[in-house]
Amino acid sequence: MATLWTRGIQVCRALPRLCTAPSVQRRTSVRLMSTEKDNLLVDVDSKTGVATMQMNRPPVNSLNLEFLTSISIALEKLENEKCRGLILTSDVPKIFCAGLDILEMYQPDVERLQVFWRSLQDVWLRLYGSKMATIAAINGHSPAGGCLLATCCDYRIMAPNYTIGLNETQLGIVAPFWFRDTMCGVIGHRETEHALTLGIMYSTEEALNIKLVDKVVPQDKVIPAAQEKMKQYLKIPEVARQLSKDLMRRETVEKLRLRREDDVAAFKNFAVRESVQKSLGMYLEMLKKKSQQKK
Ligand SMILES: CCCCC/C=C\C/C=C\C=C\CC(=O)SCCNC(=O)CCNC(=O)[C@H](O)C(C)(C)COP(=O)(O)OP(=O)(O)OC[C@H]1O[C@@H](n2cnc3c(N)ncnc32)[C@H](O)[C@@H]1OP(=O)(O)O
Repeated sequence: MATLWTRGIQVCRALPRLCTAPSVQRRTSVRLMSTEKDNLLVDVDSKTGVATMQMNRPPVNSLNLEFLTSISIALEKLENEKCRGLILTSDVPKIFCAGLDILEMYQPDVERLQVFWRSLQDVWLRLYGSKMATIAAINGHSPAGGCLLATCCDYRIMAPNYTIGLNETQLGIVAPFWFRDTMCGVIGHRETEHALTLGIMYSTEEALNIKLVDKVVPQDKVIPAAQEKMKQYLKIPEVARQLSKDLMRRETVEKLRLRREDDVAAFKNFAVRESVQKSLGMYLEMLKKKSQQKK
C-alpha cells in the first residue's frame, strides 16, 4: 500500500492565482505538502490502483475554498497517475461531509466567493467526469454538498442512522442545475423535484428506498463493502467501462463546461442578495445554538 497524503495542498491566499501545484515524488510513500494540516488523506493501493480518499476537516468536513482546492488537486493527480478506482469516505466520526462551508457564502468577499464557486465546479467536473470507478463510502451525515459528492460517484454505500440529501431550500438557497442534474441521474426527475423543492434530508433507510444510495451496511463494514464492490468494477475491461460512463455523463459535464462563468455569475448574484444573506445568517445562528446546547 503506497500512501499519497495531500496535506491540504499549498494554497496561497492571493487571488486569483490560487495554488502552487504540489510536486509528486515517485516512491513508496508520496506526500503532497500543504498549508492546512492533514485534511485529506489519500492512500493508493499500488497493486490494485485503487485510491481511498478520506476527508478529514473537523468538525464536519465542510467544504471551504482551501479544502475544495485540495480535493480538486488530489483528484487531478489520481487521474494523472492512472488510478483505476477511488473510494471517497470520511475520517471524521459520524460525518461524511456537511456540504459547503456556509461561512464562505455568508457576508462574503465577492472576489473570493467567485473563486470558491469555481473550485466547487472544478471538484464536480473532476469527480463526476472521472475516468476512475468511484464509490462513496458514506460513513456519516451527508447534507447538500456532501450529497453532491456522493452522487457524483458511480456507487454509494451508506451506514445506518445518518441523513443525506440536498437541503438547500431549507437554507433559503437553491441547488444549481448541475446539482439537480447529478441527483436526477441517480433518482430520476420526479423524486429529484420532490427532494429539491422540499429540501428533504433522507434517513439512510429512506435513501435506500428511493435508490439515492445503493447499499446499506453496518458502520464498520462500509469501507470493506466499498472495496468489495470496487473489485466488480475493476473486472470490467477498462476502456469499455470508462466509455460507458462517459456516454452516460458527457452531456451533463459539457453543459457546465459551456456555462461555467454564467454559473459563477448566477451564484454570486444570488448569494449577495439581502434576503439570501438573511436566511444564511439565521441558519448559521440555528446551527450555533444547536451546537451550544450539546456542549
Ligand atoms: C437561481 C440561481 C441559483 C444559482 C445558485 C445559487 C446558490 C447555490 C448555493 C449553494 C449551494 C450550497 C450547497 C451546500 O452545501 S450549503 C451547506 C448545507 N449544509 C448543511 O445544511 C449542513 C448543516 N450542518 C448540519 O446539519 C450538522 O452540522 C451536521 C448534521 C452536518 C453535523 O451535526 P453535528 O451535531 O455533529 O455537528 P454540529 O454541532 O451541528 O456542527 C459542529 C460545528 O460545525 C458547524 N457547521 C456545521 N455545518 C456547517 C457548514 N456546512 N458550514 C459551516 N459550518 C458548519 C456548526 O455551526 C458547528 O459550529 P460551532 O457552533 O461548534 O462553532
